[in-house]
Amino acid sequence: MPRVAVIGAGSWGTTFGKVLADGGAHVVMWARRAELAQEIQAVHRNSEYLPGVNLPRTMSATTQLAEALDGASQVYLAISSQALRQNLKAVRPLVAASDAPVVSLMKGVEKRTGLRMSQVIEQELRCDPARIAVASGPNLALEIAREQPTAAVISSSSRETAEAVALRARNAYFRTFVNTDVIGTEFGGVLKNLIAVAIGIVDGVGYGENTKASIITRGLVEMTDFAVAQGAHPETLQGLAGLGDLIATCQSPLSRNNTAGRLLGQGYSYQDVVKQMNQTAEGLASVAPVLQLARASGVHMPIVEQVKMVLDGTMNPRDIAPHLTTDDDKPAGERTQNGQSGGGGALRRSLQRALDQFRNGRRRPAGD
Ligand SMILES: NC(=O)C1=CN([C@@H]2O[C@H](COP(=O)(O)OP(=O)(O)OC[C@H]3O[C@@H](n4cnc5c(N)ncnc54)[C@H](O)[C@@H]3O)[C@@H](O)[C@H]2O)C=CC1
Ligand SMILES: O=C(CO)COP(=O)(O)O
Repeated sequence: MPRVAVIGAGSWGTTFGKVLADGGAHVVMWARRAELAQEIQAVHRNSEYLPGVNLPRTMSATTQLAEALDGASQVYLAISSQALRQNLKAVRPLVAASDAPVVSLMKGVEKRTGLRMSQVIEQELRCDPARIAVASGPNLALEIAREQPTAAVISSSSRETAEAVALRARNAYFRTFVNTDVIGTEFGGVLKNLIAVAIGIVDGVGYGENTKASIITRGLVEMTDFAVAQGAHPETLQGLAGLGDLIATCQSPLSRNNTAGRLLGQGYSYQDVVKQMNQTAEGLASVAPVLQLARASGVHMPIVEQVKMVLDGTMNPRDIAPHLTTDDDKPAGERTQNGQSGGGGALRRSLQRALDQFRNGRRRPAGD
């Protein structure tokens, strides 16, 4: 049975461990806290993060990094983005002699540097980028832990690596597609968190579906413009890692970003929200570095700008929606993708991709 390591036993790490184990791997989880490792090891539960979920017997857990990584044919990383770099320093000597793919399951950017998680991995492990992959998509942990059918995308600059990871990370309820657009796939996951915070804010204020649909639609334009300016393919933002995840995160009360936004909309301060959240809401830390990158590349992100103002306490949450749905000066054109209002080409490419997925679906991981 192939052995894989999952570093981080929070809600997503544990759920992904279950996905891998249910797909036929022996999974060794690394948990920071001894009581968590002990519970997974002894009774196959992680009741703090996944209440009511039984974990497979082929999942074990340890607090020793060396034990978790020993003999791992693939390594999955699922801790909060701001803690990744410091943890990789300890991981590096333990994986230096191996060529196992390293897979980021995270959806944040590093606050200090603005780097994506695959870039932090490349820097700290000093490894070939072809060895690094990222997983993303509409993947609310608790739903997947309950084995509800879900799709995800695995991306790597090496298609071979993406396919090897996708073949390992799939099972009867979890289907993985592949692509080679790492930038688009990672930024899709980062940016939808910011739009989900905005949706939470307007939910908390008490606005309804028109407001939310307006923000989701305009949010996707912001996401696409931003990601394309950083080097992503616009199609990726229409796929599972973009639109797919945006829908799931914006409409689910399970989303921590959405929940954090709702508390802000109800009038809690940023500090109160941080105190109340006992799980990672990546969007709160990603807002500032994303806006810095946006400004540096001349991308206009009015929704994300307003989320930042609410977080900073310089805008009343009640004022967020009117600014989004009206124009102060001259009415703007409705760009639907990367500065264009057409979309015939994009539609043709989407149909082609759907056809390809249908043709390849049963043989090997298909393109997203
Ligand atoms: N929960 C979900 O539905 C999904 C989460 N993600 C992403 O997965 C990543 C992890 O999120 P979750 O597991 O949900 O968060 P979580 O809050 O449930 O767990 C975070 C984990 O990171 C660990 N951690 C925090 N600081 C640490 C440090 N300094 N050193 C070592 N470990 C530390 C915690 O002990 C915990 O095990 C995030 O980037 C999130 O965006 C991605 C897809 C779905
Ligand atoms: O990424 C997620 C779903 O795909 C989880 O979203 P939250 O981090 O907001 O809970």
